[in-house]
Amino acid sequence: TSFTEYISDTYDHLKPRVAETYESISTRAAGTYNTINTKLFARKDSCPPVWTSIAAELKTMYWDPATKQCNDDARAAIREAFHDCGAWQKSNGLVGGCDGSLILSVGNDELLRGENNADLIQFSGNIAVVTCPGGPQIKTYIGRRDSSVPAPPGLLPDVHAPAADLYKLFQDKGFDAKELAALLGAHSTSKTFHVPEIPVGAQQDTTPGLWDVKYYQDTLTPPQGVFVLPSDKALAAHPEVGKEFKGFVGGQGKWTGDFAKA
Ligand code: HEM
Repeated sequence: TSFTEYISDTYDHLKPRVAETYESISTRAAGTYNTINTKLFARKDSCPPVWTSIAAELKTMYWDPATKQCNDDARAAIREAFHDCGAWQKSNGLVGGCDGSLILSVGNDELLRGENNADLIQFSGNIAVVTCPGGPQIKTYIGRRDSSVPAPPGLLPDVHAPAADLYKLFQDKGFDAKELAALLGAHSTSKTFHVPEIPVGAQQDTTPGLWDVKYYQDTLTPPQGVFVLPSDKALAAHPEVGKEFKGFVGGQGKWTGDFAKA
């Protein structure tokens, strides 16, 4: 993955308000460092730690104290973060991506669920992941500019598409087979409400409130009460993606690391 792809969602409009962004970019972006550096400035000490308070509030929202697991709002936030970014492909260049356009896309194939800021959508997804027991910490880059137009349709994955088409769709977004297999593991926390052949509210692994690798084994051999998405079934059997998919069975540490990287 090139540097441009790596931060494709922020590159065009780096308005970093957070010193962390500066540090990460300066260490990772050897080639492009000089050009970008001129646009950056460190966060002032006088800035209030807004993201820390937002994180605390979100963690409360995503946590179910009764079960000590993450809840439906957490699942929704994880999916939203994917959908806001997911309507992007390499050929779109430095336009679109994680730009908050999710909230503009009524009637489009992104979802409308109520948040209102590109950074907040990504931050919420990452907080939801770490709130689910077992979930890794994922660094959130800050400084996206909200889009004023919806993302183009047709760039999010169709649950009934053949595996080869889904793999191509993700390759066009810059992901390889291992990264796609790692990302699919988010279905460890998922429930299904809108897939006609699956009962409403059905789960995709035995532990939808935990961020664990049960999903991989449960997709390959579904136990009673687990309903596999047709796309997951197809990708698990795809020669390249399936090989990586099987590689995550029983590998909690490997998966969480690879998910966070992807
Ligand atoms: C081939 C790619 C993918 C397809 C076809 C797909 C499809 C779906 C479908 C059909 C649902 C159920 C929605 C419903 O009926 O309400 C779902 C749920 C979900 N997906 Fe995916 N997905 C894909 C990749 C991803 C990725 C990459 C992520 C995140 C990194 C993700 C996160 C989630 C989450 C968290 C849910 C649960 C949402 C909830 O319970 O409210 N999915 N996905």
